[in-house]
Order: sequence, then C-alpha cells, then structure tokens
Amino acid sequence: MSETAFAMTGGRVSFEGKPVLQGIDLTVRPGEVVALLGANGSGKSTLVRALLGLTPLSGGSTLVYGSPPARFREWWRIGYVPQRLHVGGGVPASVREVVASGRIARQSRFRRTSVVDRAAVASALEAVRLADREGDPVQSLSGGQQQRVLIARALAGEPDTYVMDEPTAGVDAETQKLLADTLAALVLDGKTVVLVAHELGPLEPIITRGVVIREGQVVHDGRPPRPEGDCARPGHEHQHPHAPVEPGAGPLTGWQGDPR
Ligand SMILES: Nc1ncnc2c1ncn2[C@@H]1O[C@H](COP(=O)(O)OP(=O)(O)OP(=O)(O)O)[C@@H](O)[C@H]1O
Repeated sequence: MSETAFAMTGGRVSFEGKPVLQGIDLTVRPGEVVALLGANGSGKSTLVRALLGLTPLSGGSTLVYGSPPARFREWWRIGYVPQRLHVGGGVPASVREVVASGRIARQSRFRRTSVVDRAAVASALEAVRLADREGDPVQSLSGGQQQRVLIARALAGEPDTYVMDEPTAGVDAETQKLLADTLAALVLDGKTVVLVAHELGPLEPIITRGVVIREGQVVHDGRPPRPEGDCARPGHEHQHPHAPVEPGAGPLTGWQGDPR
C-alpha cells in the first residue's frame, strides 16, 4: 500500500459537457500541509471531491493511498471536513452523535462502540472546546460551532490525512485560531492536510505548499503565495526576504481573484 495520500494524474472533470478541471497533476505526500487556493468557482471543491472519489473523473486517474477511490478500503485513513454540515430533517442529532459518526469507518461490523471509541470522541470534543455542548442538537449551534463539530468528527476518526473544504470560511476569529492550533498539533504528529482556503489567515504559518487553481488548472504549485497587496499594506515591514519565484511556479500574488 502506497504511503502517498493522493496522486492525481491528468485529472479532468466536466459538468454537463463544461470542463471544470483540466489536466490536474497533484501528488500529496505524508506530512505535507497543502492549501488549495483560487478564486470562487475556480474548481477547488471539485478537486477535493474528485480526490476523494465523490465526483467522478471524466479523464485521467486518481489514487488514494495507492488505490483508485472505488477500490480503496481504508477510509478511516481520511478525515473529510465538508464545507458545511448537512443536517437532514427527522430526529435531531446531538453534537456527540455527529462527532461519534467519525468513528464509523474504524468500527468493524461485529464490534460495538468501545472504550477507545468513546475516548477518541471525548478527546475530539475537548480539542474543539465543545465538550460542554455534547448533548445539544447540532441545529442549535452557531455556524462557527457547527464547523467545529465537523472538525471534531474528523479528529475522532484519528485519520492519517485531513481533507478540509474551506474550514475557516464564515467562522469567527476565535474558531479560526482554534483550528490553526489544532492543525499545528496534528502536523507535529506527522499528519497530512489538504485544505481549501480563500484566505489563509491564521493557518498561514503551518502551510507547507500552496496550489493555486485558476479556471480548472494548476497555475502555481510550490511556496504558499501571499495574497496580492500584502506587502503594500500599511504597517507591513520588509523584514523578511522575498524568496525568488520557483522556475515555472507561476504567479505568487493575485491568487485570490475577484473579492467575494
Ligand atoms: N454539481 C455540479 N454541477 C454543475 N456545475 C458544477 C457542480 N459543482 C460545481 N460546478 C461548477 O464548477 C465550477 C467549479 O466549482 P467549485 O465549487 O469546484 O469551485 P470552488 O473553487 O470550490 O469555488 P468556491 O470558492 O465558490 O467554493 C463552478 O463553475 C461551479 O458552478
């Protein structure tokens, strides 16, 4: 079994005949913290979903830990944090139930919830500081708190790789900082992270690689780029060296495209 988390080669996705991703080559190795950056509609979420096999490729190939997604059997190795929590109608789920669902891929058909499962759920709730809300219906939580529930669900599964689609979008500064601290600890532990971001904010120090998508293509893959205008900001002191642009790495600024 390969230790490479994701390996996409020539990945293409089309919706109703319209190409959304074209010729994507992306390999994510253990311990990398990769930010997928780009303007609205550039294809970041589609790329994440294609890496996970949730959106089928119309060309090229992709592997999850060495297997095509349809044949991959070790889904506990991946913790996916979608953009938002989809809570269906019917019986309201508690915070604890949603977080505990992160253990499902680790449980065998014949094994009931164990002490280890309960400890992992408790520790995940603690990490996102929602232990005191565990019995509450998730619907009663704010957007930022619901985002924390999704992060806790991924943490509870104790995966090797975290895939997060805009984990900081629309959440308060406190949650962003909490997420950055949580991810920093995971990274120290050797975990792999792929996250979609519109702005890196407090996550910036932990990102090891930036991949910029523009109109469905990779236009930069390397050093995490700075948002345009950062160095021109009032108060920005030029104490850091401006690293040279890697050959063929594409633009280092202007990845944000049109503001939201
Ligand atoms: N299921 C779908 N059916 C049809 N078109 C889709 C579908 N999903 C995405 N698209 C289109 O594909 C393009 C890329 O969308 P995607 O959500 O991947 O972009 P994004 O970079 O993640 O944008 P955002 O930052 O707004 O989340 C957009 O034009 C979008 O409208």
